[in-house]
Amino acid sequence: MNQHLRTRVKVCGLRDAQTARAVAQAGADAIGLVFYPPSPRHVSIEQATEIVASLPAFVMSVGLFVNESALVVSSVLEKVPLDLLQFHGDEDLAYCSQFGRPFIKAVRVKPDLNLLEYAQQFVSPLCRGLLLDAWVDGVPGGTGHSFDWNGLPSEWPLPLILSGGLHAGNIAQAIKQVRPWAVDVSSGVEVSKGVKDLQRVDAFIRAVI
Ligand SMILES: O=C(O)c1ccccc1N[C@@H]1O[C@H](COP(=O)(O)O)[C@@H](O)[C@H]1O
Repeated sequence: MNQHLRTRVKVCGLRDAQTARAVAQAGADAIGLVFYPPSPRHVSIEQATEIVASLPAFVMSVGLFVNESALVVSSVLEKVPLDLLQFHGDEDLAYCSQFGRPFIKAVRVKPDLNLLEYAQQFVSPLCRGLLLDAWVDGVPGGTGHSFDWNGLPSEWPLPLILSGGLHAGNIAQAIKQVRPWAVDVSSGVEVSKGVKDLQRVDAFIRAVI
């Protein structure tokens, strides 16, 4: 059960400092930087460094990786002062923990997957949350697709982060139903893939309860 006053919000897929700052000013608790080259939201180390440097205090920067080589993750970490890592592929606990940094683990929801068993294997000092996203064949995330929120467990062994096809029109219902610790949005606050719309960001954050 979600007992805090307000659900935390992460807005993912920021690509420039000005938009990132505006998203922070709109009330986001965290912004996501996509280090997954096939994504239209992918950022270079230079872009990421500039974005992170533009953030006000108490707004977290989250670096998103998908089945990336440890060497690449380490080289990003050497240059970009990220607060949290988000592993959005098939990474296991040993892989995620090797960087010695706090992380969240994403899992794409499928009917045959036991989500509680999946969550349990990540319970460890560095894992700070489990993120649920929609399963879409061949695409690891950022699809704008949601999944069926019915029948999800009401108690989780890790702080729960809900994502997948969220937008201003469905976020209040999603929070009522799932009671997550935080929500994560990308497509639902964009005009086109990788281009954020500040009015949609504002509407989304205002709709979060
Ligand atoms: O944003 C991306 O391009 C992306 C690429 C690969 C893996 C994850 C990605 N984003 C994450 O996907 C979910 C859902 O996003 P959406 O709101 O449905 O577009 C979210 O956690 C993003 O952080």
